[in-house]
Amino acid sequence: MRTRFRGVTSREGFLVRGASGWGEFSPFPEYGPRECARWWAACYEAAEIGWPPPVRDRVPVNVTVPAVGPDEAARIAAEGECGTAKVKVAEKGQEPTEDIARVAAVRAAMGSGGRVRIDANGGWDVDTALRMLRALRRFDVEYVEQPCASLEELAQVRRRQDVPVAADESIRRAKDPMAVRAAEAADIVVLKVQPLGGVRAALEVAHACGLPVVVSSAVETSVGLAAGVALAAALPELPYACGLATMGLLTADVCAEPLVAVDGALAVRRPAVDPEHLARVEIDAAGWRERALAAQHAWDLG
Ligand SMILES: O=C(O)CCC(=O)C1=CC=C[C@@H](O)[C@@H]1C(=O)O
Ligand SMILES: [Mg+2]
Repeated sequence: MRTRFRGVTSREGFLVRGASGWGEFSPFPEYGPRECARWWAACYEAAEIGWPPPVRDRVPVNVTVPAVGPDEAARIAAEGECGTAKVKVAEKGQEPTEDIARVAAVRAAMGSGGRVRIDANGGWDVDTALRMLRALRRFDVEYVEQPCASLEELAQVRRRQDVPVAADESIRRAKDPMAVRAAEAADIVVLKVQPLGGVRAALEVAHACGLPVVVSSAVETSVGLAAGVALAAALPELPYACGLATMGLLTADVCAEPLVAVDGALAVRRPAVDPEHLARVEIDAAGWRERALAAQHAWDLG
């Protein structure tokens, strides 16, 4: 990866080719077989079944700004050439002043017409979230993604201030993704294809939650990103830019024509894996084959 993101500095995955095309199984290292079961189901759907038809041919996307210094954050936002930027905040080991400086720099880079959202990955308690949202008020935050870890904390933040709240981890790592609606914990739901078990499974969650949806990636190659684009393209409504411009976080891809944003959007397409690009990044697949088999076994057990 170009820079540390989500606690990793390199990204690995397992690519599977089937009757429908290529699928990507790339759960993060710490997930065990049970949690990886849905990640496997998403890969199997892509490789063997395929996806529902699109209702649009372009998907607006946001640029993703990792927890970097203000100058680098401004550069990433400007170079992203998107109308929306998502800024990582509440990074472990960093100070609130670093978040404020990063958001200020991104707001300046995006101009007053740009949209700036933040993602705390559940890193704040309610009082800290309220204090930070007050401190960031002047930067006109579009929404705050997962300010706190639990549903009731999200509901409290939502009741006690007016920046819209988006649920991410509360959806993708929850036993019951629909609990968000019952808890009135969010204004927006963030959906990722692999953690939710595929495009069809994610569409069901979107329908059941009955809230506006943002599709975001799990920092995949263009193979996995294509599934995220397929989900975003199949949703009836798409009121927000999607977090699918993460190819910019990676130093290489397995496709000759990677899924990268043009004029702030991704074209709805399924790039082919290019043998030469694949060969440049290929690693020994034995460990991943075992991990995929364990995940498939967990999926079959239900
Ligand atoms: O939403 C985006 O802009 C890009 C995707 C993204 O932010 C994430 C991808 C994978 C894991 C997380 O760290 C993070 C997220 O919380 O949404
Ligand atoms: Mg998030």
